[in-house]
Amino acid sequence: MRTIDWNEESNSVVLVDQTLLPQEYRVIECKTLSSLCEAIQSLRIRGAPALGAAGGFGIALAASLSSAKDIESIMRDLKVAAKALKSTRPTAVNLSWGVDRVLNAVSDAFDVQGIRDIALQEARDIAEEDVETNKLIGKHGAKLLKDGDTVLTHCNAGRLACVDWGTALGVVRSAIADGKEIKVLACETRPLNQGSRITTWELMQDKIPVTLIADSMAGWAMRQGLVNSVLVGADRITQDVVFNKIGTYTHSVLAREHEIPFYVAAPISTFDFKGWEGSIKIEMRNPDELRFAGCEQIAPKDVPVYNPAFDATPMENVTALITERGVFYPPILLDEVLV
Ligand SMILES: CSC[C@H]1O[C@H](OP(=O)(O)O)[C@H](O)[C@@H]1O
Repeated sequence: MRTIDWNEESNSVVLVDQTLLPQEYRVIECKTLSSLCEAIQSLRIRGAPALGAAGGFGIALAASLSSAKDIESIMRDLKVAAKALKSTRPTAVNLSWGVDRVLNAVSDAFDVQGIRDIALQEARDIAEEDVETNKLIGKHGAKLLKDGDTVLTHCNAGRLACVDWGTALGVVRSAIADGKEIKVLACETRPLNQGSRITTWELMQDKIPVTLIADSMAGWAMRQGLVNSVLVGADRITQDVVFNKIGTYTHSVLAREHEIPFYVAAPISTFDFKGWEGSIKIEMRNPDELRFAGCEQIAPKDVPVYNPAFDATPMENVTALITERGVFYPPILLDEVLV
């Protein structure tokens, strides 16, 4: 089962509910746009490339559900759906990229059914391409890892952050497929613990050696010589910074201090050629994500909380950007990546 897909029988979006991992692996169906938007906002589906596919399938779902009888009416419905999908999570560029790619694809349709068919096909193409893209990212990135390396990861940039294979963990998978022994030091990634809940689960499923550490242990692990490189995903890459899960910037500063390579693995669809650090909204999430661990209260209910979901790592802290088009060494001109 891929992380997200289309169910032909029920004309719905099916996805792995990642909020239940590692205790339960459950596939849920989103038959309405509101249920898909809730799934995105609650991180049942999460990860930049997976959000790109969710954006595309969201437009296909809206087209399938629309009762419009003419092109003007269904396009109005799709624009409302696009706004709702984009408003769920602002930082990862892939979500709006997936929505806009399907909206653009349907603009040439001749009738309502044509719009429905093209929307679904384009959404499926996004999903298929993501898997191929990740395999290419893996192929290029694997060359940067040496046999016996230990890679420190943050959050989850594996197959559950994508349609399949993964970006950062895709590089690990590809290096292992090339015959290299690679170990992973997975940071738990407070407050939602994508690392301890999802990355460790995903790697243990594949029998890839993984050790869990608290985020605060990363620096000491580097100083102890336990880390050969840091390898993370990305939610948006601009000319000057890499937006990724909160805590990534800290790892980049520590890696620089310890002269450890800091690699970012991401598809070209994560590049934002118009943005820069100050122009992108950082998603601020519910303060209770820090006051509670699951149902257990771990802080005073009324303690003020600062809970940004992402940070921005300056390009000067990045050793290399690993994409499906090859490895790029900053400083780069973003249009180098496009050619
Ligand atoms: C392969 S990109 C994954 C990227 O997305 C994660 O954020 P979230 O779990 O909030 O969707 C995190 O930033 C990962 O690096």
